[in-house]
Amino acid sequence: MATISRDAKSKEPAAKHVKAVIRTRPTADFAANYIKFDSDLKSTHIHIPRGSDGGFINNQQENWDFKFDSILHNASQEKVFDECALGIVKSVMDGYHGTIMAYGQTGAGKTFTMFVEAEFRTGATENYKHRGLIPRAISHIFKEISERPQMAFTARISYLEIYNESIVDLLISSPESAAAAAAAGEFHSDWNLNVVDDKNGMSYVKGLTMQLANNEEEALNLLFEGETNRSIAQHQLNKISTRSRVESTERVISSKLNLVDLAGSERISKTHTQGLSMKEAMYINKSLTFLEQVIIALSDKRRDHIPYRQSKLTNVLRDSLGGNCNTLMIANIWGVKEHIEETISTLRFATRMMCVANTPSVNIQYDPAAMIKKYEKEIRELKQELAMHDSLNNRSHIQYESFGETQRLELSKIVKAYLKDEIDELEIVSLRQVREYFTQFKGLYKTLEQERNDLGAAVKKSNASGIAPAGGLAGDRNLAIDEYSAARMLQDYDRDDCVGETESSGFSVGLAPTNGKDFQFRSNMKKKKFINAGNTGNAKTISTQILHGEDDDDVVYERDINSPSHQMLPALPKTSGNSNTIGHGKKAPVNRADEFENFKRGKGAEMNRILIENKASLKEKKRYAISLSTQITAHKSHIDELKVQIDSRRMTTTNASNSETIIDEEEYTLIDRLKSVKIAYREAVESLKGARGEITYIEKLVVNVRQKLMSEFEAWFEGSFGIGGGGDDNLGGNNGGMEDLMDIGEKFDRLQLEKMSQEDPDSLPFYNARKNTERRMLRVKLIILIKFTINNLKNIQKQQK
Ligand SMILES: Nc1ncnc2c1ncn2[C@@H]1O[C@H](COP(=O)(O)OP(=O)(O)OP(=O)(O)O)[C@@H](O)[C@H]1O
Repeated sequence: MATISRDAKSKEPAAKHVKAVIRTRPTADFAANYIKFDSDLKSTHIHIPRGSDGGFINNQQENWDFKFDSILHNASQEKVFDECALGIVKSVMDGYHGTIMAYGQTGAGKTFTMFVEAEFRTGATENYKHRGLIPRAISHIFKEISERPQMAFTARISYLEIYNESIVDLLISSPESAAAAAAAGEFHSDWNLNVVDDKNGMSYVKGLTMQLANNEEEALNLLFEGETNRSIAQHQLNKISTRSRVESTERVISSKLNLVDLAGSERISKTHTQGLSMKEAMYINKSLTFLEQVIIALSDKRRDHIPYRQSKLTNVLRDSLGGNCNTLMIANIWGVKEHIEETISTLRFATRMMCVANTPSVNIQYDPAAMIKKYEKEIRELKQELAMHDSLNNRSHIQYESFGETQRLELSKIVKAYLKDEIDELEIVSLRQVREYFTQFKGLYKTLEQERNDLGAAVKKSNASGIAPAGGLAGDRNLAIDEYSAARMLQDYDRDDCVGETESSGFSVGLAPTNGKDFQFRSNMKKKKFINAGNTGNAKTISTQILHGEDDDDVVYERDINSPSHQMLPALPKTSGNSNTIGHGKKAPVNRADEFENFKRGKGAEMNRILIENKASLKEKKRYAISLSTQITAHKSHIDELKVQIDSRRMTTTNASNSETIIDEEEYTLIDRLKSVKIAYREAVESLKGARGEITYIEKLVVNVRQKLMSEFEAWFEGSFGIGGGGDDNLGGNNGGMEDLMDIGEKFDRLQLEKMSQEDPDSLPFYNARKNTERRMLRVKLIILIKFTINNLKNIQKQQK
């Protein structure tokens, strides 16, 4: 990962090539005879003997060799994230833009890699541990934020899809209208957004919603909300999502992370198998062709025009391709024999991608208002530190603020008393006070000088006239002494060594030497003191939000598992009995609950297993959260107790006359203990936050899997027994199974929707989403965009040193 100092400061940003990583979809039919990976896990060799029954390939060529940054063969989601995304996500936190895009043919695993299979397809990927790069990146980002307390972060999320060359904002309230309009090719400024340039020449989508995400949970909510909106919209669109922005003081580092799930890359001839309309297929095909054209243009050094503006997709991705960005392409391949042609084509495209050079650099902006805020905060913190430092060094009474009139008068009295020898020493406590002394001496000196001049003039005059001056020259001996002392004092102060040595701790105000001639530091305070300026040690407010009573949910989930008929099934009327025979010789079930149990043991077994697994991990997480919550409560009451003890100790040791707090050993021990309990408290709160994020995530998965299980059951049930399970042959005798039913098309959809709206109107969106997925439109899919503005002045300064 490049460092800030190197790229931001010392020289021009270094050019980097787009990285390409190959990921294979695990399959039992892997064409190992044709596809070989070298042991370096970077090179692949494809050999298709001419004349083999795989004559589907250009029969002039038998061998293909490719080299990539890495090949992830049958790799886990965790490994893919660690090897591909982690570096880029971290560099985003340091101010670099990052893009990760998944490319490959339909079914090769792009969505699996990027997302979490939120489209309710196969249950297996809905498991938490199978979550893809996007939720992992979000999680990592917020973890990094929590580990960088010296920086201020603002994370904003946006989520969009590109469909038929329309950009649809998935975080607006009515994405379905947007998608409908997009599908109809209509233009509407609210949802057909445009890509424009900002003042730095960077592209952005004008009008795109940027929602604030304060934590992982909120970011995931937006992600799921966008996914849900997309499902409701019933269209497979290009998506751009999550954008987080982090802002703070004098330097604002702004970076974004694009996570892109591209369309299936197969050629248009294949699209008919996907149930895709020709218009959609053409748009998608065009979109990817333009992407390819851009990549070709970028890899050709002689080309000076890059056709980014030909399509929304390339325009949105402009910065990521040949711009200021760390870009990685994950080329997903499905290494079975029948897809070898698509595999070669994907590998070719990924190789071309690697020829694209980018110039990533830290994105720094300056914000004067934020700078002032930062300085104010720093000053506040330094003052607190100083106060603490003073109190630990028996240096109370120190004032760092400007002196007011009353204080100046006081000081002037002290100076006069000193000059008149009424006091022997001046107590020096701060630089500001020393300056004030100087001002006083200077003032007195000037007054005396003026008086002396006046007197001299008067004496001269009186000598000339023989009249004594009013008051007489010798009449005010004190003033004369004052004048002398002041002059001597000023001389002494002009000497370098008079102010005092620097303290060993590095505190720069300095103490007067105890053997100083005129100024002696009076160390008459033996006890440790705190300035009464609030809690200088632990100034930060600690959040006390605690998770309680989460166990209730567990009870519900338990019931779900044990009694699905109560929790998971809509309250349909039961059918009349075992012996009812319907149109095609199928038996009506006794009731849906029994059939549901059968379904869970048979066709829905895998889904049910995942549901149970997810619930178990949800339960475990909740238990963990509750134990954290208990710890937090215990820490909190411990903190309160210690505070009470400290307060009462303080009451007994406070000197009422000067309102200083004197700390004795016992109070010190209490404060020390308080500090460690607060640390433990904060740690528990942080862990709880993390656990809550995971809980939310898993809860969503549980809901999704549960809905999926139920819907599959419904479909199976209707396919097997007819609507309502009572042999109602509404489908004209063609209700022979789920696959067949799907082919009936609109008639079936209409009947099913009617039925669902009667039984459970809330489930309509889910059914719509499911239908949408089952039709398997070819997609130009997901782009996730995470944008950061990071306040890390301290870091930058450190690194630049
Ligand atoms: N690495 C993997 N491990 C386990 N299952 C996988 C993996 N990759 C893909 N799959 C499974 O293969 C199927 C197709 O994957 P996926 O939907 O992600 O493909 P895709 O490339 O996004 O296709 P499309 O372009 O249609 O969206 C899914 O059922 C998915 O769960």
